[in-house]
Amino acid sequence: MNPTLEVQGLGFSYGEIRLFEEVSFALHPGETRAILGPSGSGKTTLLHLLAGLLALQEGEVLWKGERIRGYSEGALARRRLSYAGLVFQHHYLQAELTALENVLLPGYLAGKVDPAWGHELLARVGLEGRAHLLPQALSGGERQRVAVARALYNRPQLLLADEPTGSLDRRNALRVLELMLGLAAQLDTAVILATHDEQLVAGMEELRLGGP
Ligand SMILES: Nc1ncnc2c1ncn2[C@@H]1O[C@H](COP(=O)(O)OP(=O)(O)OP(=O)(O)O)[C@@H](O)[C@H]1O
Repeated sequence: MNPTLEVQGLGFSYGEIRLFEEVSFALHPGETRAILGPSGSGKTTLLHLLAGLLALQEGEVLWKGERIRGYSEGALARRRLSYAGLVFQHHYLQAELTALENVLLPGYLAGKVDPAWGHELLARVGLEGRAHLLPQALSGGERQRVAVARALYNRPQLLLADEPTGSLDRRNALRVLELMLGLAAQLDTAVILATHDEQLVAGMEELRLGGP
């Protein structure tokens, strides 16, 4: 069976600045990988390449065995809806929508709106009583948990998380991480987590950018 994600000899530069080269790895369903490196080492850039949000320079990215190079932007965006979920340092919830409506948004885009599944996801991240609240009424950790539920709504094969706990205190960071990894494991979703926080991801298989 094809891996969920395969990365072959990826290299990237901004002008004269060489960020990384020869990055290769494969990820199978349910596997996790931490991308570690100091600020500016290219973690966000790598995640954007893997998500098809940035044009490839050197190397190839394969989603379930298919090269994404050559896909039109529109075709890639449609495939991304069911292939990848994204979580960022900032939650990017829609301020005028409730927690539940935010979770259902990817369903509207994919034509699969299922409020029962939205409620179920919110319950699994410990927010069953908060579905009707607007983001402004939620704590930072709760907002991030809604963002995790939203990212997993379409049962993506891959979850890409860029410093998802970067704006949370330690206790909340650990809680969000634990819920995110637990939920992804239940759905057999592979996870890539970019962070500069080595302690947070201790024990996870890792890929290092930017030096030793
Ligand atoms: N559009 C761009 N044009 C030119 N340089 C860029 C662009 N985007 C990012 N860079 C530079 O590329 C380098 C890597 O950026 P990137 O955001 O990928 O790193 P990072 O490891 O995610 O950093 P951080 O942990 O601070 O978010 C940085 O030096 C950044 O200034």
